[in-house]
Amino acid sequence: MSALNLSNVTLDYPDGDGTVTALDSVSLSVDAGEFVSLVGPSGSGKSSLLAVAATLVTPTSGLVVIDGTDAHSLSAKELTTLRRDKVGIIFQQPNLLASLTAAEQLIIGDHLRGKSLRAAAGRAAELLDVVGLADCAGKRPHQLSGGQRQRVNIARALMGSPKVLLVDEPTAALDHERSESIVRLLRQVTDEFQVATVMVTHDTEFVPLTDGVATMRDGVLTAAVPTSPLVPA
Ligand SMILES: Nc1ncnc2c1ncn2[C@@H]1O[C@H](COP(=O)(O)OP(=O)(O)OP(=O)(O)O)[C@@H](O)[C@H]1O
Repeated sequence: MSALNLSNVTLDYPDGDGTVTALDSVSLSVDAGEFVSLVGPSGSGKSSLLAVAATLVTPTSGLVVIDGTDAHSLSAKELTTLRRDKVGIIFQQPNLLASLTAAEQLIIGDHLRGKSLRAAAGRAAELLDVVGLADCAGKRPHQLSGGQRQRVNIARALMGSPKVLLVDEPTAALDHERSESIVRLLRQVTDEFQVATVMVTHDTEFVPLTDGVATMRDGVLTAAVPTSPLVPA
């Protein structure tokens, strides 16, 4: 069973008197531990696909199934719970809170989810270690580099142990070296935590670090084709 399954998803937005079709019968299936790149020109529908997969936007038609649950069958409250428990979202800009330390950025969400502070702090320490920031737990965003902030962002998205990780242009604000290390980190966490990861990217250079590349054009998705084998680190 795929962790993420989009089947014949169409998304129309109102546009003046008519509609614009952002997604046109899109089907995509991503397994646990699979890392798929999503490429395509500006305006082709990549962000729309992520928004639908994140259950933030309801498609006009088609099925969105996350870890075996059909999102359409759920009430708004159940959908919020599904999103919270199963989906991690990583945006281009980390959107960290200026006054909080790296550890606190992670802890606050889990604590709001009802976890004890102690359990959340333990998990945060574990994840900061995984992303290579064990020494930075007490630092605030302005004391971290752009790459380190993106690492905090990734660790934060993993706090709820999601099944699906949706990543929108994670390297857009980073130089080449940091970009590569971020994509390698996404590869590592995809393998280690067996999440199904979809990454929108303009950096086709790093696509070989992922398992497959799907291309979006005018709302139409071509099926993910396998990439060449991984380049060793
Ligand atoms: N909220 C909205 N209302 C109306 N039209 C929208 C909305 N969001 C996106 N669109 C339209 O849907 C189409 C797909 O947009 P989308 O943002 O998904 O593309 P994209 O590939 O992510 O682009 P980019 O790479 O520039 O972020 C475009 O024609 C866009 O103008």
